[in-house]
Amino acid sequence: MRLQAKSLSFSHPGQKPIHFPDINLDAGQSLLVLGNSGSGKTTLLHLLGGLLRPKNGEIILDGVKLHELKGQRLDLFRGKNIGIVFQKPHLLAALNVRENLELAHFFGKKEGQKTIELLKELGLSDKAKSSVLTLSEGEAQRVSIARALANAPKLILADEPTSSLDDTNTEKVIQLLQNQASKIGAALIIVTHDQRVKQHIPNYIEVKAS
Ligand SMILES: Nc1ncnc2c1ncn2[C@@H]1O[C@H](COP(=O)(O)OP(=O)(O)OP(=O)(O)O)[C@@H](O)[C@H]1O
Repeated sequence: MRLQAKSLSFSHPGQKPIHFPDINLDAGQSLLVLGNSGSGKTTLLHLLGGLLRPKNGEIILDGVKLHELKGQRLDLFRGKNIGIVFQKPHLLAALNVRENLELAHFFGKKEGQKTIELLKELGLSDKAKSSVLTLSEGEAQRVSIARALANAPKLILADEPTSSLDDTNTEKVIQLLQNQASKIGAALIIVTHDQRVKQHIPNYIEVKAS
C-alpha cells in the first residue's frame, strides 16, 4: 500500500487557492499535517479522504486514482479503504456503540475487524450496548476512532484527534492509532495543532496559506 499526493491544490468558493506539499507514504508509516489555523489542514484531509475533489493534482492510493472516482464507486472505495476520524465524533444517536461500528461494515461491504475485539482494544468493552448519548467526550472520541478502524482501512486520516484530551489520553490515543495502523498495515495521517503529538510522530508536512 502506498499513498501518493502530487501537486495538489484546491479553492474554496471565493477563496484563494491552497497549494499542498506532496505526500509519499507507505503502509505502516505515519505523517503529521501541521500548519496555522485556517491554512488548509482539514481541507487536505478531506481531499485525501475523497470528500473534496482537488482543483489540480492527483491522489493515488494503492494504485487507484482517487481524484478520478465519482459517485458510488468513490463511496465504496472510501468505505473499504479509508478510515476518517473527524474533529467531532459524529456518532448516530439512534444507534448504540456497537451498532455505530457495524454501520462501517455495512457501508464498506466488508467484514473488517471484529467489533467486540476492537472495542476491547480501545478499552470500551463495557460500552458496547450503551447509547452514544451517555458517553464522555473522551469515550465518544475513542468510539469514533474505533469506527474509523472497523473496516481495517489502508489509510487512516485523523483530524485533531487529541484536541480535547489531557496528556495521558493524548498519549494513549496516538499510541492506539499507531498500534492499529501497524496491526492492519495502514498508513496514518494526523492533522494537529497539538505540540504534544510531535513528540510521538517526527515525520511531518506543513500546510501554508498562499
Ligand atoms: N466550505 C468553505 N467555504 C469557503 N471557505 C472555506 C470552507 N471551508 C474552509 N474554508 C476556508 O479555507 C481555509 C482553510 O480551511 P481549513 O479548515 O482547511 O483550515 P485548517 O488549517 O484546518 O484550520 P483550523 O486549524 O483552524 O481547523 C480557511 O481560510 C477557511 O476559512
